[in-house]
Amino acid sequence: MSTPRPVLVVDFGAQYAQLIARRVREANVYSEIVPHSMSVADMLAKNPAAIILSGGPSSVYAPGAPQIDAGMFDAGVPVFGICYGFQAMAQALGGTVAHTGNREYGGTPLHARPEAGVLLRDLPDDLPVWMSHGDCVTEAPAGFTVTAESAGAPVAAFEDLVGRRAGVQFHPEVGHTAHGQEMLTRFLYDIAGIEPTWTPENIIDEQVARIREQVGDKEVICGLSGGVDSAVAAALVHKAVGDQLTCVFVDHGLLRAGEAEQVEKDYVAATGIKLKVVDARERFLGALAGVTDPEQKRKIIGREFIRVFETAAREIAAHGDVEFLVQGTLYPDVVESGGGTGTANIKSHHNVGGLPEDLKFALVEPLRTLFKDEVRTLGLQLGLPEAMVWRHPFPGPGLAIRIIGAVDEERLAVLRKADLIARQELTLAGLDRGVWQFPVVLLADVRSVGVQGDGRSYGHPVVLRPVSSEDAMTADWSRLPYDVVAKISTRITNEVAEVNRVVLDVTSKPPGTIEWE
Ligand SMILES: Nc1ncnc2c1ncn2[C@@H]1O[C@H](COP(=O)(O)OP(=O)(O)OP(=O)(O)O)[C@@H](O)[C@H]1O
Ligand SMILES: O=c1[nH]c(=O)c2[nH+]cn([C@@H]3O[C@H](COP(=O)(O)O)[C@@H](O)[C@H]3O)c2[nH]1
Ligand SMILES: NC(=O)CC[C@H](N)C(=O)O
Ligand SMILES: [Mg+2]
Repeated sequence: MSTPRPVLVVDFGAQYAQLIARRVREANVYSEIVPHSMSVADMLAKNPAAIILSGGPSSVYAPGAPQIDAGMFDAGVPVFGICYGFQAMAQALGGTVAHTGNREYGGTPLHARPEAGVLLRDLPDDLPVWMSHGDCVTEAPAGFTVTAESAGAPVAAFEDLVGRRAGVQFHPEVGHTAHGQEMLTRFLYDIAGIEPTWTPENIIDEQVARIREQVGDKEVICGLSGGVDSAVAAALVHKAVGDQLTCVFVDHGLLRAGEAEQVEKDYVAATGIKLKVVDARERFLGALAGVTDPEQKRKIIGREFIRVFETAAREIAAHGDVEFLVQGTLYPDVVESGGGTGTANIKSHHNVGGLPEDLKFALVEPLRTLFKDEVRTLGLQLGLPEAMVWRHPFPGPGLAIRIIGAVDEERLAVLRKADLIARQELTLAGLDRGVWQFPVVLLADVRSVGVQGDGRSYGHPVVLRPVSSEDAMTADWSRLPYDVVAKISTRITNEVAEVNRVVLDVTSKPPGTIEWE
């Protein structure tokens, strides 16, 4: 079968470019991401069925901001602009974009004119959509109908059905936008006239073949954390190259209560994969001593992980060197580390942006373009136990990025106790699946006055950060029942002597991230 005509997603440095491509795939339409630096002639040479312009961190009116060559609109290819792409499209076609000072981040009510146009037809006229912008289109270009507005965006959506062009200020690609997938689908089917004929190849077979080709008959190690991503990555590699794989679990001293034991016991029992456990607690805590800057912590942790893997590889290798390191890297790790084209660095994930420059391993990362929920589906298909597949994500740098301030044994012990209580109460309330992730954060350099047992206390606050999400790209704070919050708060302040205050984080992502560092 010949390659189908692609829908090109032009990446302007978006946090969400892969998410757009994924949504297009979900609509059974073939999609490819291209950088905004690609010339329009090269894009058109790919014979695209449509072009989607992504969001991005720049302001279109700023000097040097990426622009759209107006030639894109002369070729008769349907175009859909999202956020920055919407603004750049408006500007290229003669509309106006301004910094109005009305910033909107997270859930925002959209006032649609559902009678106008195609994208919003018959949808509720008051839709909750996800926004992330500081600039907005103040005047649509000639020939476009404005189909929605929000408090901060007088032009929040527009369409020119004759020219087969449309755009939106909000993000239809994120799970938190109501009817977002429907809007994208309407662009693809109803405005661009694309037939939904593409079906995704079987990702498992494709990845297994690719891993075999990359690794050949060489030995491989895999960083295994007990989390779902590395479990799925290891299962894929095991399927591809069997006993050439040895997994390495690093106990870096930044784990939660009970975690090391669980990995040793459950993972091997479930999969039969060879596992080496390394106690690297002293090494990590020594390297982190006195460090408070989040990026510095992440870089140190990324480096130490690799040094530990190198030592482990030398001990494991039966013949020569181990060249390959498998990691359960997902797309959010890559994009947040600034790994897209012109993408802002939000935080350096230890397994991507935190890797040392002198890395000698070749990386095997079969999940690098996927999102957590897609990986969970793969895990179930590969036969991994439900408890492993549905486990809450836990970041590789562990509790180090949940202690705001320097990391040491005492602080880790305090946070471990508080975290265990929060997890126990969530499970007791039957909310493990209702909450996507539940970081507990220790504000180690902050103290507040309390009164406990008629005496004065001067302790540390702990932050509860339960969130709902689908893929970690966007999140909302979980509306936990107040009695569950109360129970956690009472237990933490009663049982953890160093903590005298518990606060609840009620910030969505954006503008907050899930972790505090
Ligand atoms: N303690 C650890 N020992 C060995 N490798 C680790 C450890 N922690 C993280 N890694 C490696 O870093 C990768 C990224 O970590 P991350 O936490 O994102 O994924 P995960 O732990 O596999 O899944 P989850 O997101 O569900 O926790 C892991 O897939 C794994 O390869
Ligand atoms: O393995 C990891 N290494 C890291 O350095 C890292 N930083 C954040 N996370 C996890 O990624 C998801 C998104 O996190 P944020 O909203 O905090 O950016 C959330 O699920 C975070 O827990 C990490 N995972
Ligand atoms: N998410 C985006 O694409 C943001 C676009 C632009 N930087 C703004 O703030 O409006
Ligand atoms: Mg993890």
